[in-house]
Amino acid sequence: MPNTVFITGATSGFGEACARRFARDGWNLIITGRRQERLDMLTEELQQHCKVHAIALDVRDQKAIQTAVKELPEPFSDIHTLINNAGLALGTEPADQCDTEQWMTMIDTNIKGLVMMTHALLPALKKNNSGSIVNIGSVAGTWPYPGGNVYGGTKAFVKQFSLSLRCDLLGSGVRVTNIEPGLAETEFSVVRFKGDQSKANAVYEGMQPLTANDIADTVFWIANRPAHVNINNLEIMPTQQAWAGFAVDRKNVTKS
Ligand SMILES: NC(=O)C1=CN([C@@H]2O[C@H](COP(=O)(O)OP(=O)(O)OC[C@H]3O[C@@H](n4cnc5c(N)ncnc54)[C@H](OP(=O)(O)O)[C@@H]3O)[C@@H](O)[C@H]2O)C=CC1
Ligand SMILES: O=CCS(=O)(=O)O
Repeated sequence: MPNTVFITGATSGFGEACARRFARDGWNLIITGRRQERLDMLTEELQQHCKVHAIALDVRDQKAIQTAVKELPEPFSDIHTLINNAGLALGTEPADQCDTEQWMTMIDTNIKGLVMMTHALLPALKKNNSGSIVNIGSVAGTWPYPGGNVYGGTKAFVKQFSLSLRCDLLGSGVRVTNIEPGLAETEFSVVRFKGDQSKANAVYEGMQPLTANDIADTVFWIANRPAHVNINNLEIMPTQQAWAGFAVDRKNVTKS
């Protein structure tokens, strides 16, 4: 009997690539996202390889999460792996110039959506004493940068939530991993810069970023570790990405 994976944000980028990767190995897929037409296309493509259950789902809608989980048809109710992938960054303005509505959207999606999805699926994941949860964090959750403010804060939450979740699930056989990708070329930057493709392209100019498949292969590897192995945290960056060192203000004399 094939395992079943529940993927949030499967209509683009990492989530879409994960759906393809797990389908290749014959897993049953539960694919979710807000864009029904994308779910339809992916279902059409992958149902030749595996069973696919697509749900148009906004992770900010807590009632929709409950309904989606409650109404999972057989064999999709027996879930082995949850990939909490749905998420976004909006803008890179300094905090005092940010649109707080965008802050709320990031918090509602990256934090509240992830925790409510996790809570809804924990009973299913615990049933087999061998489930696994892979949370998609970010290097932004560890390493600060100008304009990272709330986005980085949401991913720092994902990291700490993942670690404490491990403590809660000790003895249940359910494993938890937080992965922290660096620059990866998906729709992420187009979303961040509100459709400005040239600004998005500039993020990856002159370097080789990670691809969605790099992350999907990593997630697949994590989900297929033996039951006695837990990958707690995994940071993965392009070889051409590193840290810039400390910024120092040498213009303004601080009055002590
Ligand atoms: N690309 C990168 O450089 C990095 C990305 N990440 C993280 O990886 C994850 C995936 O991003 P990535 O694949 O790059 O970006 P994409 O923008 O390509 O994909 C984001 C996915 O999230 C879904 N999503 C967004 N908001 C919601 C919502 N409210 N409800 C349900 N689904 C939602 C989108 O689906 P839809 O719009 O159809 O709802 C889409 O499928 C995110 O959590 C992101 O923060 C982490 C580190 C680096
Ligand atoms: O999470 C995405 C990577 S970055 O834009 O924060 O560096």
